[in-house]
Amino acid sequence: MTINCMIMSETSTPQPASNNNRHKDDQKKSLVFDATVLQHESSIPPQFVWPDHEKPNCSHTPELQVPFVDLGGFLSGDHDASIRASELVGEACRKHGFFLVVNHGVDANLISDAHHYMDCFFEQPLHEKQRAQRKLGEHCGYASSFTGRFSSKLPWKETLSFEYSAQEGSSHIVEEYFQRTLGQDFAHLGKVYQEYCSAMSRLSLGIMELLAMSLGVNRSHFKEFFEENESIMRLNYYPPCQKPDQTLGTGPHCDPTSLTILHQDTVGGLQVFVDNEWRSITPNINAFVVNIGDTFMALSNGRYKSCLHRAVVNSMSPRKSLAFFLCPRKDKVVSPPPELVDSVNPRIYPDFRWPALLEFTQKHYRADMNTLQTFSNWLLQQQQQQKTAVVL
Ligand SMILES: C=C1C[C@]23C[C@H]1CC[C@H]2[C@]1(C)CCC[C@@](C)(C(=O)O)[C@H]1[C@@H]3C(=O)O
Ligand SMILES: O=C(O)CCC(=O)C(=O)O
Ligand SMILES: [Fe+2]
Repeated sequence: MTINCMIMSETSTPQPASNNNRHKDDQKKSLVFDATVLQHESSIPPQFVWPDHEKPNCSHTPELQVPFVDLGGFLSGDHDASIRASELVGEACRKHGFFLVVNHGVDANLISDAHHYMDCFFEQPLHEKQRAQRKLGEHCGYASSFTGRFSSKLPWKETLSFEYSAQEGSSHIVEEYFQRTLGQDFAHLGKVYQEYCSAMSRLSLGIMELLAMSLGVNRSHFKEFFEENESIMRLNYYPPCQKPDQTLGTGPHCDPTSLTILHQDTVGGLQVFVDNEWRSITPNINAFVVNIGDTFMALSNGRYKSCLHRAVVNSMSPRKSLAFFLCPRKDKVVSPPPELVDSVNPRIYPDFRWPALLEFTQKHYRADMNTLQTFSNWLLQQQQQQKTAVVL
C-alpha cells in the first residue's frame, strides 16, 4: 500500500502553468480529459456542456425518501424480520427501484480500504492510468470521461471498470486483472477489490432472496439464477469542476445491468428522477444504495422499476462511488419465472442473454431511460429478419 500511495502524493502536485497551456494546445488536436488540469479551469470544453434541459439545478434538489432496509434480522435468519425487509424492498421497487441497506454485514474497513485505494489509482498522472485504458467497444478498463467514444454530453468523470466472476475457478479474476494491466505494484489493490466484489456478490444474493419473497416467487429462484454471476465492478471518480451547473458526472440513465449496489462517499451527488423531478440521495457511509437495473426489470416481467438516475459534480471536492453491477452468467437466459406471467400480466420483453444487451449499450446505443425498450424492439426486429431470411 505504501508504494501506491507514494505514487499518489507525487502526482497530486499542481501542474505548472506552462504545462496547462501545452495541454490546451493538445486539446485542439484531440480532446483529453486530464482531471489534474481541467479541475482548475474556469471554463470547460463545450463537449462537457449539457443541453439546458438536462443541466442540473444546483440550487434546489429535494431529498428522495428511500426506505432503510435493515438486513440484520434477515442475515441472522429471523423469519419476521425477513418478511418486513422484503415488504420494504417490494414497496420501493414498485415505486422507483431505489432503497438503502444497513446492517448489511460488509466489513467497514473493507469499504474504507476500497475508497482509499481509489485515491491511489486516480491521483496518478494520466499516462499511468492509461496503462489500463478501456478500448472502444469494451466495457472494462480505465476511461477518462468518454472522449474517444462520444463527442457531446461528455461526463465529468473518470472510471475504472473490471470483471468479477462468482464461478468456481475464477476466484482471483480481479487480482489477476490488476496485476496484468497495472503490474506488481498494484497487487494489493487487486486483493482489496477482489474481496470487495466477493462481499458485493454475497450481499446481492441475499437481496435476490428478498426480491423473490417480495414478488411471491420461490425464495431461492433469483439467488440460484445469479449464483454464478459474471458481474462488473466500477470505480467512479468525479474530479471537482469549476462549472458544476453546466455539466454532469454521469448523465441520466437506467442501469442496463440487473442490480446495482453503490457505496458513495460523504460528498453527495447521486440523484434519481421520481414524480417528474430530480431528487438527491443523501450519502450515508453505513448504507449501500441498491437499485434495480433493466435486466432485473425484464426478469420481474416489468413488475419492478429500473429508474432514471444521474450524478452531479461540484466545484470543491472530488467525489467517489463504488458501483457493483450484478449480471447473470453469460449463458443464462433472462426470462421471468412462470409465477409472474399470466393473462393479466403477459410477457413484456423477449428472452435475451445479458451479453446481447451489454453489446447493445457498447456498440449501438448510448444508455438512457429507454434502453430496455429500444433493445427489446431491436431484438424482435432482428429475430423477425432472421425468420424471413430462413423462409427465403
Ligand atoms: C455494462 C455497463 C455499461 C456501463 C457500465 C456497465 C454498467 C452500467 C453502464 C452505464 C453506467 C449506464 C449509463 C451510461 C454509461 C455509459 C456511463 O455513464 O457510465 C454506462 C456504462 C458504460 O458503458 O461505460
Ligand atoms: O456515482 C453515482 O452516484 C452514480 C453512478 C452510476 O449511476 C453508475 O455508475 O451507473
Ligand atoms: Fe447508474
